[in-house]
Amino acid sequence: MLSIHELTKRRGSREILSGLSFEARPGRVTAFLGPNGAGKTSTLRILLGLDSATSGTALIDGVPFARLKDPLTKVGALLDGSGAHRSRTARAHLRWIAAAGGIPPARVAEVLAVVGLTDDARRRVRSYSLGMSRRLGLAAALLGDPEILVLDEPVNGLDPEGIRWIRTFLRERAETGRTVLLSSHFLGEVAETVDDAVVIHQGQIVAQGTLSEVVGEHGTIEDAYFALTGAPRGGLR
Ligand SMILES: Nc1ncnc2c1ncn2[C@@H]1O[C@H](COP(=O)(O)OP(=O)(O)OP(=O)(O)O)[C@@H](O)[C@H]1O
Repeated sequence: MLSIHELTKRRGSREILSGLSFEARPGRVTAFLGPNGAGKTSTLRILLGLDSATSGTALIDGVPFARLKDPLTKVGALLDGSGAHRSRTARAHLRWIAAAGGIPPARVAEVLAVVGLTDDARRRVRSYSLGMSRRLGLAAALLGDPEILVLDEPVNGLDPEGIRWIRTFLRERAETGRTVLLSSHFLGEVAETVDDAVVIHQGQIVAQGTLSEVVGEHGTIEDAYFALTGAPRGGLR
């Protein structure tokens, strides 16, 4: 369970997150939706212990990320890119993370297979496409077979086959009782994948609930999103 409570973040004189509260629950895919600059990445970075809150809390099963006893098996995260050094191979990158996290090296081949990178595992990351880098980042997030996945824009850079694959994959994770929180501004993908939605605009939550509660009388998640955020339609697909 992910629990964000009254989370506020100031940068200089600007408040970029203003009293956010929401949860992402086990067995469900929760979408964190909002236009560019709304505060999605900032929230996820605080949740993952990469930045501090000005006030409020962001907890993983009741504790901050830094206090997790076994972080790789509790939460897997994908932020921008793959996180790999460009001169390393995918396999070497994953082996290094596995070794650091006390995960058996055999798990590396398993996660490479899950994300469809087995045949490219010995290539250097510098030769990877954007979509392959995202798959590698996801492989790293899966190394500990975590209970919780936190993914920032996971469909970014994926081709249609990759998008379909991740959609199915995330549903399967949720159906086995795991928690999935993903940020997105690709609304078409969200509608078919998620159970719950949280919409953020200018650092404030403007709607949250089950997907059907958030869609409400708007008809579609896309109509709801534009009505709630006032985002220009040309800026999204
Ligand atoms: N390191 C930083 N220093 C100053 N301001 C920042 C920093 N990181 C983010 N911001 C600002 O905080 C606000 C929220 O940014 P954030 O990246 O969290 O948004 P986002 O919803 O993830 O957007 P995107 O979809 O573009 O990634 C923006 O106004 C951004 O300019």
